[in-house]
Amino acid sequence: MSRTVIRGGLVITAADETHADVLIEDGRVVAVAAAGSDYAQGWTATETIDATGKYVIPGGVDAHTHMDFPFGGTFSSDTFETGTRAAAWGGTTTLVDFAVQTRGHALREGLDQWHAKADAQCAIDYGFHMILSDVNEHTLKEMDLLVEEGITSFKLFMAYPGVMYSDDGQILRAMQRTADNGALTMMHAENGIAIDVLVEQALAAGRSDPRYHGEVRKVVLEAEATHRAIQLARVAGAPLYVVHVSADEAVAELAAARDKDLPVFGETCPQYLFLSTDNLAEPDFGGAKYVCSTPLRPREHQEVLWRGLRTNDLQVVSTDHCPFCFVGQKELGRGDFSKIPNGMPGVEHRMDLLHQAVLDGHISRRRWIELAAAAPARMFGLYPKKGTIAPGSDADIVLYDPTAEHTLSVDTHHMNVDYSAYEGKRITGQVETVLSRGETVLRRREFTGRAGHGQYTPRGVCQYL
Ligand SMILES: NC(=O)NCCC(=O)O
Ligand SMILES: [Zn+2]
Ligand SMILES: [Zn+2]
Repeated sequence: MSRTVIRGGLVITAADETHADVLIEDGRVVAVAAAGSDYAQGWTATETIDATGKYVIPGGVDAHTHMDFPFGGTFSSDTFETGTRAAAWGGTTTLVDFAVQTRGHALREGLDQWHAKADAQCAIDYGFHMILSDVNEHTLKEMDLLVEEGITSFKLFMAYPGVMYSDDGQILRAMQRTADNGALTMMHAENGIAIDVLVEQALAAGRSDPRYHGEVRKVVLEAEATHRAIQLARVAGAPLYVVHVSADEAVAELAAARDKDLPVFGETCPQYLFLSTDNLAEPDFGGAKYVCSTPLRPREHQEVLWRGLRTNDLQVVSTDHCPFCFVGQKELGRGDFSKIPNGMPGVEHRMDLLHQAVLDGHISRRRWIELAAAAPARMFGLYPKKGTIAPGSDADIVLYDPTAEHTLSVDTHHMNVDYSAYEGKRITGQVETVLSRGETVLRRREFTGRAGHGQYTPRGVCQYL
């Protein structure tokens, strides 16, 4: 039997902050007790980790990643091996990635492909959502089977006509199915039909630079789609989780729905909190690095997103990690912004950026842990196995140094992508040591993990319902 004790740190969960010692046996937390108490002093262990001066926090749960994801004729540049390793470096110990149904093919086929991509490759634990690209009678039946296998959330797209887009009828049918099988609908809420008209008009007028990606994907088209998704979910009697919320008016739609006690939830991502249309306007095609959908918005939206995170109108911060190298991938859209693969890297930086937000006064320390670990675990049926430090939980634990200073850069990150979206950003606070089910995968900033340690983790249903 392996026994590890973490002594002397400040244990922070979404509910509590206490100076406590943590006892781990065979990969699970078995006890948390006041630091230095007689009880904790009596613990014997094969390994003792000194956490004096450190935060002891649950490993992050990133509920929105795209490893090896097909988009615009290419694939996102992190594999499950490189992406989960980078996640571990950044203090994330669980991720939920999106398996993709290809049009004309079964969900099962897409899910099998994703298992094959991830199997024996991951440094940390992982689960899957399923992207529905083709809602039909067969797909709807398959959804029930997937729920039984722990795929309890399905993403639908109101954007990307002809690729992953679903029309309102398909969306309603899929939502009705989730009302019966207990799954959660995740929505990419943008009016893709209207956006495609604006794309065509922009290109015809010679507006081809990356910044036009942001201009055609208008705030009102995100807000309209968010509103429509909420109404369709009401008709279906189903819960709804809106992914990558970027716009103030979309937050207002979510807030209005929640004020009516509707089971509607929202996620935002660090790129919308820290970056803006200024980045999309960077010269020499540099804006392409920041092309993602929903798009980056003018700076004023950031304060509304932060407020939403404080008031719980937004519940989760995920990364939507979907990296494409600048050279050879983002460059596919030189001369036509609509051909720039959509997505940005970030899986490594979420915990740090949110800790910086604590220091900058946007959120509290406990809210940091809630947004990055506890809430995504609850939202996607993983709590309390993941997302907290409590007896019975997996020992997915991060020792975080709140005073270490560092600079985010392509030269030091571990993601497989040739630029950093946060190049030069100074951060106070850094992940020092990471345990995944009790195994040390990062020890004092040296990677000690291995591909294949991470296990597929079937999920239960949303725990907010
Ligand atoms: N977000 C993004 O631009 N790319 C990934 C696919 C998606 O989440 O819509
Ligand atoms: Zn999306
Ligand atoms: Zn995404």
